[in-house]
Amino acid sequence: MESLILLVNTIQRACTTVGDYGGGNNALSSLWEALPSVAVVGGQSSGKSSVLESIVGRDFLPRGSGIVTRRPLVLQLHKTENGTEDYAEFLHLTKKKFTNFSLVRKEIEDETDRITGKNKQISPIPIHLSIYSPNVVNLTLIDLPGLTKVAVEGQPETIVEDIESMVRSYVEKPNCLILAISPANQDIATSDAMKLAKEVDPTGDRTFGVLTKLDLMDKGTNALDVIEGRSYRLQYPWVGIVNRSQADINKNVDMMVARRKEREYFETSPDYGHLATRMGSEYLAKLLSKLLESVIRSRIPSILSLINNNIEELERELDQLGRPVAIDAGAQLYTILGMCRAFEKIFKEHLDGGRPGGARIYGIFDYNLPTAIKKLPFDRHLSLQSVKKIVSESDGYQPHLIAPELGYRRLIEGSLNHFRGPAEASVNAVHFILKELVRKAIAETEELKRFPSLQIELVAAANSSLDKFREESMKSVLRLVDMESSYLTVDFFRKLHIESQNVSLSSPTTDQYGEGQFRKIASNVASYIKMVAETLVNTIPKAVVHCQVRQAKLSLLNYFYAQMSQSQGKRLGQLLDENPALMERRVQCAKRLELYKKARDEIDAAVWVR
Ligand SMILES: Nc1nc2c(ncn2[C@@H]2O[C@H](COP(=O)(O)OP(=O)(O)OP(=O)(O)O)[C@@H](O)[C@H]2O)c(=O)[nH]1
Repeated sequence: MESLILLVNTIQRACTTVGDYGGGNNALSSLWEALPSVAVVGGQSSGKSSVLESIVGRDFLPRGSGIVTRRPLVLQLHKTENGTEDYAEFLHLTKKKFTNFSLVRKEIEDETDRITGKNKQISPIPIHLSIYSPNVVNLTLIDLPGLTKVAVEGQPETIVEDIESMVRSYVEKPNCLILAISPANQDIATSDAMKLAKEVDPTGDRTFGVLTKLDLMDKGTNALDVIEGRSYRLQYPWVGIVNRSQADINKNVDMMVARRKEREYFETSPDYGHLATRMGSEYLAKLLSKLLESVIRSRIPSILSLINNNIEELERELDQLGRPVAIDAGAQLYTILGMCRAFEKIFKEHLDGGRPGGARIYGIFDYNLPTAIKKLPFDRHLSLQSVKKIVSESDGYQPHLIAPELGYRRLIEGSLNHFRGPAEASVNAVHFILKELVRKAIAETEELKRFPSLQIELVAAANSSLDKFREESMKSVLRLVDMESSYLTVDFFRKLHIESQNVSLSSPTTDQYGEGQFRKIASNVASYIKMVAETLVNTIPKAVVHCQVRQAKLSLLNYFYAQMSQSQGKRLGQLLDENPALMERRVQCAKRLELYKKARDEIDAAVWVR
């Protein structure tokens, strides 16, 4: 019977330890919010602290003017064997047992200030206090700051609204039972606690109404209309309470005495005598304990499914976040090389067709190069006027006797120079595509996402290799063009010579130096250039692929690997410096995953035992 509340206590403490105290202030889902709890809500001087101390049977809460409770206090009560001594423990001081409860009060004040600072701010980070006593029941209550307080000197103006939103962040949760404390000597309609409860729990399914200060009601009046549910219907019965008056507190009336006085009050009351067995703080505690137990039991299945879903989610995220970076240089080098290989694999897939990219290089050879060559201004270079000019300049004072050999050479060489442009353009176009594929492959390498420095280094190393490959490729393609000038294809001219002889035999009147001859020369050179173009349009791609594409596939990172093998731990560590936010995220995920797994095991064990 008692294990489920203790179980939730354990999980709640674990949640706070990993920074999960609900409120959705964390990008990670909250287990805390799924755990049933009892939030104690009350307005100024409603008697909230007195109710809690009556339930515990100890004087332990800070008192004073203004807003005293500034952090949620998770009060976990553990019933111990009769005759055992009461003691208290704080989650933030696990090694320390408190038997002097005035020191408990002091520690609550000090721990409150430790987080909120002396400027009396509030904080959603709860204080966990466990009290072990034979005079309590197993029950967990969350004491929240009082509503509608007046800020005192030094407290920010917004503190009243801040408190309301903090309290609301607890009571609006469907798993939260609301212990609404209202003083009987005020009109229930003005109760801050009931106003808020009505807003977040309009049907009153999870609101537990408590009326304090019954003894302070005007003589001749009573609170039976409220307590018997006539003026404010709730699913659970109202409970009336008579706490210690301020005079009793000042006289340090013992809590056990106060409880006895409270019992006598109800037993002898003409108004409430018939309800005596269902009135008072002890009855309230037992009722809340049973209620909390049954709510927890009913929520176990949904809590377990939430935990299992979150475990799956967190394991998935941790997979993506990857393992923490190793410390030793060997493991770091291994990690770096693994990521480099992953990057190279993706880069090659872009080239070989697994991913888009290689087709664009083919497009340079199949379309851009031939088109650029076709657009070369050979017509202008081989115009009649240009041919005449070049041939006559080449002949000098002695006109050529048979064929203008020198003129031909100059016309051809002049034309061949035009091929340099498209050749260079092909090399640069492929270089641009390869650099783009490097960027794409880096971005697509999942493992690299964690390491911005390594990404930068890899891009720099790859681009520097591509620059070297481009230089080599540029030399090769320009050599191809220059080779065409260095040695003209003799067969072409032999064939031309034979053809021209046949023509002159058939038409002996051809004028050696007339326009017709120059046109013929222009056409011969154009045919030769066409032949060279057909050669280059095939050989340039071969040189470009050999020097740039193939090298990129085979040795893009060779220089980087050589550098890495010489690097020391410090350098390797720098490359693996993860994005700090991402490292923190991994730590948070790992802590949260451990919490959920522990919680799952605890719940399984508790449910199994039952
Ligand atoms: N006579 C009598 N006095 C009570 C009762 N409950 C609380 N008081 C007194 O009312 C005053 C406020 O009680 P607290 O328990 O401090 O109420 P609180 O809501 O915690 O008030 P804050 O200090 O504003 O948080 C104290 O002087 C108590 O002694 C009660 O049932 N009967």
